Amino acid sequence: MAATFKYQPAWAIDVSAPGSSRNFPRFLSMRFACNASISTPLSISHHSSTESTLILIRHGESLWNEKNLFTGCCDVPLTKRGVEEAIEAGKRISYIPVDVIFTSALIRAQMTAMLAMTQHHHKKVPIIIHNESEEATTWTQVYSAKTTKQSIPVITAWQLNERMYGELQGLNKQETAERYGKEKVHEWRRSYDIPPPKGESLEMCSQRAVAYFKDFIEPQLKSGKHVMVAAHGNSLRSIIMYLDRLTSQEVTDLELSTGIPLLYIYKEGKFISRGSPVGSTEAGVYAYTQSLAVYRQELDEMSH
Ligand SMILES: O=C(O)[C@H](O)COP(=O)(O)O
Repeated sequence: MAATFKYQPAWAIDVSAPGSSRNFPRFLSMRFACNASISTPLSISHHSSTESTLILIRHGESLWNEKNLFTGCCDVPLTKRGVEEAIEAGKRISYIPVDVIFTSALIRAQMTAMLAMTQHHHKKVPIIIHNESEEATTWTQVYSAKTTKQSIPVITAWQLNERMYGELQGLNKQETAERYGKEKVHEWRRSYDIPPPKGESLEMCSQRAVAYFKDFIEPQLKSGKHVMVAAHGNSLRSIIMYLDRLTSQEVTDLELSTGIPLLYIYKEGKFISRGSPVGSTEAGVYAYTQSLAVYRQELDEMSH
């Protein structure tokens, strides 16, 4: 049997990243039974770019969104409409580079990430990374450098889960507003520091979601990797509050629709919001930066 060796693929996180000593599962030490040197097929990816792209997507409509129930950390799947939203989101980002995907531990976000990537023009295969144990890491080995080059690692992290809605989980939002009053329920849903009964406030949610973003996602962007984050209404609101430097007052007005991708350009340590990509047919996305235009051109050339 060919000797196997531990190989840190090009997308491996920088273990010296701050916070990486946290209790975080070992990251992406994929092993190959071959002598592999991985180079990226497109010149723009990784270290050659002076900027990175960050795509944020709230999951498509879930079965409890459809029933207007508080969901929080309950793990429910997408509706048919949510599946269509995820596919539509994929069309809108199909020419924007993605080197690594972060999502939550909940199926509605993971489904959204995987469905969106079915539309991407580079046709790479997103692979959920399992390194929750030594055995999980061993049993999920990839034994082909070529296959690895055609893959995108998908990292699932509970820190990106939706805010935990406590005793509201499973309750109907309309009935809850009738019972406790519209103002009180709006306060629980949109304020920064007022938690629902036995649940997380947005502030508490951001203490895990933004910490994770800073410790594990931002270093990827810093190293020139292009990142997609598929998560939830409130875990993303807390991250956008950080990216856009919103005040606790401003964030109460921030609403995210299901399945609508948001694009940021990360450059010289700063995040520049570029709104929602309107789709590959719109030249506008590529006017955002010269790198995106080059990437689009290279993808088109590769497909001919
Ligand atoms: O958890 C939920 O119920 C939804 O995903 C988000 O709910 P919210 O819009 O009430 O915060």
